Formats: sequence, C-alpha cells, structure tokens
Amino acid sequence: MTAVFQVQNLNKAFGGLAVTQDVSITMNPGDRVALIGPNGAGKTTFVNLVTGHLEPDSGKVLLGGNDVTSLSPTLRVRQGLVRSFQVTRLFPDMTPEEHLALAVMQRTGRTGAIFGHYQAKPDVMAEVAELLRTLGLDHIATRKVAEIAYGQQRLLEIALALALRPKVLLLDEPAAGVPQSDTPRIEAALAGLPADLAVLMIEHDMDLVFRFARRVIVLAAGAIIFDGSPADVTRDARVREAYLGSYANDRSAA
Ligand SMILES: Nc1ncnc2c1ncn2[C@@H]1O[C@H](COP(=O)(O)OP(=O)(O)OP(=O)(O)O)[C@@H](O)[C@H]1O
Repeated sequence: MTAVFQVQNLNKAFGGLAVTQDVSITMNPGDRVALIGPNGAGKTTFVNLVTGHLEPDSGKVLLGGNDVTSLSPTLRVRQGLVRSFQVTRLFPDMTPEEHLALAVMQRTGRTGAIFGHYQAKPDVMAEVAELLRTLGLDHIATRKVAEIAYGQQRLLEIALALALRPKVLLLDEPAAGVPQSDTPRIEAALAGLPADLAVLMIEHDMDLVFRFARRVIVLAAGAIIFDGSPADVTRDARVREAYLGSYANDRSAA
C-alpha cells in the first residue's frame, strides 16, 4: 500500500531553539493516530510545517507519494491534506447548512454562482445533508451558528473539513473547550468518520485519545519519543517521565 501521508526527517528551529527535530511519520488510509505531548513539545509547529503555514529548515512532506514540501497551504488542501477549521473562523449569523453548502460549492469550483441559490442545487444539498448526518448536526442545520452549542460548533469545523474531501485530516484538539457532558458527541462523530480517511488528531484529553487512536505518537522537546500502540504507550518509561506519569499510573491501577 502506498502511504497516503509521509513526513520525512522534518527539522525546524526558531533562533537557537530546535522545535522540530528529525520528525518522521508515515500514515496509511484509515489510520487513526493521536499526536500527544506536553505543552511546548512542538505539536502546533509540526502541524504548521505539514500544512505549509511554516517552512521547514529541512525535511519533506509527501502526499500519496508526491512531494508537497514547496506547495502553498491551498494547494496542499487541494491534494487532500486538510486541517479542521477553527470555531473562530465560523460566521455567527450563518447556519451549519449554509457553511457547508459554501464549502462544497467552493470545492467544486462554483463560487461564481449566487450563494443564495445553493438550495436549488440538488447535488450540493445531498452532500450537505450527508455531512450533517455524519456529524450528527442534522437537527440544527438551519439554526444560526451563534445559537448552537460550542460542541456543535466544533463538530461543524470537522464537517467543513470533510466537505473538502480530505485524504488526510488533521484535527487540532477537537474536544478543547467542550463541556465534559458533550464529549460523547465528539467521540461519536469521530467514530463515524469515513473509514478510508487517515486521521491525525492532536489532543490533550487522554480519555478521548485512548478511545479514538489505534496508534499514539508522543512528541517531547520537538522529537518523537514514542510511536506505537495505545496499550504500549502507558508502559513506556520515557513517555511516563516526559508526559503521561500520573495518567499512566491511574490506568495501570484501574
Ligand atoms: N514563531 C515562533 N517563534 C519562536 N518560538 C516559537 C514560535 N512558535 C513556537 N515557538 C516555540 O516553539 C516551542 C513549541 O511550541 P508549539 O506551540 O509548537 O508547542 P505545542 O506542543 O503545540 O504546545 P501546546 O500544547 O501548548 O499548544 C515552544 O517553546 C514555543 O515557545
């Protein structure tokens, strides 16, 4: 199988501070990977390097075997590398349905069409309905974003990313800021993501990480210190020392 996503020996330093150190990751279609690590480990920098928002000092990013290291963020999105949107980029007066219709029309090159007429386009509406269903947002499709719960706004971010038909989806802390009572909805939505999509999720909520991920990568001081199964990560001495100490002990005791 050709890897859908490869990062090869990526390096980045800010001044004298090496923030990404020889990071290599390979992902296949359908992978569910969590990237974890302490604050300041370099997770956000890594995502910015991968999406093209930052330029690496050395190393490569490949999508489906093609080197995209010198491509702009927009061209990488077109090749299937999509990062979830941020709540701060949603329009409070627009509905989830309108957001998604706009995203689908953008992807299919129909931004020239009058946006108000999207409801007349059955193919757009069918795709929007499917996305709303996948993320469990169908019941609030026509409410204004400002009126829906924060957890639902976060699900809309993921729906918007899916509207771009990614092959690789980068999720940046999908449960951050979501009340504990709503995290099952996020979990259910993540469980319903397309089976062949490769998903890399950055997340601090370890319960979510262990329910979602089939592979965990731990970053500490810019370098990968662990890449393996969720079962092994809590047993790894370096990971315990760098990050998971008390959580790992709790899990072993449970
Ligand atoms: N533009 C920049 N210029 C200088 N230093 C930076 C820059 N961006 C990040 N850093 C530094 O790089 C290191 C890694 O930061 P980064 O935000 O990537 O970590 P993180 O793992 O995402 O942390 P968190 O979990 O807190 O979001 C930190 O020491 C940070 O201060």
